[in-house]
Amino acid sequence: MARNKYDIDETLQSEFSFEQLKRLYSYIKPHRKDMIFTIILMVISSALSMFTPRILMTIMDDYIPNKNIRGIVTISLLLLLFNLIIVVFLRMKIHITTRLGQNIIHQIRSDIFNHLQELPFSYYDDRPHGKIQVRVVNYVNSLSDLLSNGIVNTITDLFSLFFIVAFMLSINIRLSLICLLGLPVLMALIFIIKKKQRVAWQISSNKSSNLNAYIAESINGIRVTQSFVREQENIKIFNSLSNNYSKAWMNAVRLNFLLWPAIDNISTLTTAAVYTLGVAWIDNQIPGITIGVLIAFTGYIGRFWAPINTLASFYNSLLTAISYLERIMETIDEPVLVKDMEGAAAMPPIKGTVEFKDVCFSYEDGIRILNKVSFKANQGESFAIVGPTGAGKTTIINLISRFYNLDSGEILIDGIDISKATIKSLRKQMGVMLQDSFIFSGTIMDNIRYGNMEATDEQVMTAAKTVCAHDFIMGLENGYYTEVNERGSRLSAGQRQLISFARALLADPKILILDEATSSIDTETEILLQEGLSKLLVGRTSFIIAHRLSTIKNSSCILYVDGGSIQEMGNHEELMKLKGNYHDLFVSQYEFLNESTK
Ligand SMILES: Nc1ncnc2c1ncn2[C@@H]1O[C@H](COP(=O)(O)OP(=O)(O)OP(=O)(O)O)[C@@H](O)[C@H]1O
Repeated sequence: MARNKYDIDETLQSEFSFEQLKRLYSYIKPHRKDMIFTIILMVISSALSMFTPRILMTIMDDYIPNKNIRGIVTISLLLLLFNLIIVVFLRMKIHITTRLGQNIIHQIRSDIFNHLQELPFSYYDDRPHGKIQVRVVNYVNSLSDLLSNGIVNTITDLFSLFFIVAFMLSINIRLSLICLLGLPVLMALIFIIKKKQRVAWQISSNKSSNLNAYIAESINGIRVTQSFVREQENIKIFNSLSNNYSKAWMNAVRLNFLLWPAIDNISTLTTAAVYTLGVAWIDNQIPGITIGVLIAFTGYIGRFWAPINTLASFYNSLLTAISYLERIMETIDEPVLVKDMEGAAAMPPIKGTVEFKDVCFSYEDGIRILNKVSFKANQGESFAIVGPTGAGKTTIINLISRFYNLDSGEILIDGIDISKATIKSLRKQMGVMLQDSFIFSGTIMDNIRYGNMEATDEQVMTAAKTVCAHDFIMGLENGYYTEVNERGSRLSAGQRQLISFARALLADPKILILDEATSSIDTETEILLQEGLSKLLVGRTSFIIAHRLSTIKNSSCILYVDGGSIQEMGNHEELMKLKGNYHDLFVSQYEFLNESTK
């Protein structure tokens, strides 16, 4: 998929098919007993309510002319009982369907979230995170009404319709046929607007997704926005996206509004026809048509169009829900491109030899980022990766953890091709510190323990001490139990780096990967940290990306990467002797430092 942005509508990977409704049914299936029970309650209620016009007919045509007071009282009590049962059943239905709808929603939401945990980096690279979020929260919520009330009401209404037609036919066939004449007209109308409506709801869901993506991006970038006084620009973009959404929504709803007046008009016309013809037939003394029949019949006509109205509105909400369901299912079906191959075995305990053999890689088709990268790091060696911005350094280390699939070539750890090992067993044995020192909301202790959930408090503290984070942590109001916000906004950039550094160490990994681990740390702390680290690195293979070359001078091997391939490889002395790019870079940094300290 091409990169998506807040102002680009997402195209659906696969169109809606009824298979997706079947999949929706698979979520409903575990609750079908509750659903059937509720439907039975509703069908009984609907059947009971159907007796009212019929009973009124008997009162009008029989009990009143015959002054049968006893009969009227008995029947009124019966009607009261029916109403009581209907109210109790309705309450039970509301209770069951609300619980049931929420259970199903929870299950769908968990499935998306669980799947998102598995999806590779490339999935997140390709789309704004706000668009992912809107699927998990808003779109799933939009299914709530359909799942809780929609299905039960629809089935109940279908039964009601069946009862009503049966009662109408039992009273008078001629009048029933007049009433049913309106149905084909309605069907034709639904058929005409169906397609337009579906497209309109798809467009509306796209626009809401764009708006969400922009809101999420603006909140994440609020500091930059305010620093560059871009608030007005942002408000303009927001207004335009919000207007687009409003328009799309109005368009979709406008189509919905076509249906209800149409139903109203058809029902009014058929009712008028029943009255006119009914009165004429009474006048003409057509057998079987009495005042009572006409009164009962008009009672049924009112009831006949009510379920049709709800069925039509269910149909509308189904079309809306389908446009959301498509997106939800698309996310659940998103292929996990980086996954265990068939028959993959767990990675045995890693010793630490890492070998790249002619590794080629691209993030996007046709744009090669790494070109035939080959090197071998032996157990316990520290490899530094240096080079200009955008050279491919981070990409190289991301591949060691198998965050992406290779285009070609192999990466071997202890001689085992990592694409043949299970991903979990591989990543569990690595300590990775990414460029983005992400801090989760929770305590400092929780954040470090993220690297190894089984670690004791003492182990967490030892890791923090090794990276010189202990002192600043103890200086916080609650030490290791100080609560930090998501992204660690109350910590300095250097402090965040130290915490994620400790997190990477905690797993006691045989392979340690550090991407710009110390770029925001002051020189004094860095020197201390280097000392701790050099002891810690003994026996571990490490890959360190650093722009400050002073920090990697002592590495066993330095890879100078540029343009996606290794240009120079050797230790500091060898590369200096070579007088190539590394030499020039080192000399320029050295001169720069000298200049700035003069
Ligand atoms: N997720 C991505 N999707 C597409 N292209 C990417 C992605 N990440 C990086 N790139 C591109 O790949 C190239 C190498 O990026 P990489 O992050 O590996 O560089 P780097 O050497 O680590 O740079 P820096 O020193 O700035 O961190 C760059 O041209 C970059 O634009």
